[in-house]
Amino acid sequence: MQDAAIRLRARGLKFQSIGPIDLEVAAGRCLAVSGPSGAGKSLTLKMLADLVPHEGDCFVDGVAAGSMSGPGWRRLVRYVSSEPGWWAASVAQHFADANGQAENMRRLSLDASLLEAAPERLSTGERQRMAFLRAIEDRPKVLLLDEPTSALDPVSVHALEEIVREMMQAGCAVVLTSHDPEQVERLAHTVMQLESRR
Ligand SMILES: Nc1ncnc2c1ncn2[C@@H]1O[C@H](COP(=O)(O)OP(=O)(O)OP(=O)(O)O)[C@@H](O)[C@H]1O
Repeated sequence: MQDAAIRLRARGLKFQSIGPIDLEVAAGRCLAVSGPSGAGKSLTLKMLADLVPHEGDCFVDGVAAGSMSGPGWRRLVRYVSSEPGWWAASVAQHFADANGQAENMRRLSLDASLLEAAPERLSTGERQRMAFLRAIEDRPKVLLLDEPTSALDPVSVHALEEIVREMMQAGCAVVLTSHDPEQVERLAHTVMQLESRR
């Protein structure tokens, strides 16, 4: 692999007893982080997004996380939690362009009326899909997907995976955690195995 194709690079990531972790993900590729419950999969993604204090360095297209603000980094490297947080009164207020979500909402079987609803009124699966759309709205260079379909039915799982594939075709690098080995098989080009910490 040519160095130039590497979109995300991490060196020596370490949080308490997790790590050190080195990884590289090329543009358009997906790395799955696998391992038993508690092995540190979510924490690995949170280190990459600079959401927890950690040792080590991360780079996007060769530019270090340390050279920009945390929010600036997270605009490029977007963490999508399986339990997303919401802060505004309506779902629509979490988007820069709520009307622009119509097509993807249709693809994910989401009724347009959900935009005007309060986030807490949505089902768990509706919130998960809306949080995914929120994360991809401004086209991050790296998507960190933490159990992205844990609350979804098979039709929505496949629709969301299709959008992830399109993001990759457009050059996005993806890091995925999933307890579904078939999803890892479908989406990931490489797998990094974390060992049990017990
Ligand atoms: N902010 C934190 N500070 C200290 N320890 C933490 C923190 N977040 C998680 N942990 C601990 O680190 C370990 C790994 O947590 P993590 O959420 O990364 O696991 P995981 O591999 O994603 O597990 P699961 O598959 O159950 O989601 C767990 O033992 C957890 O309790």
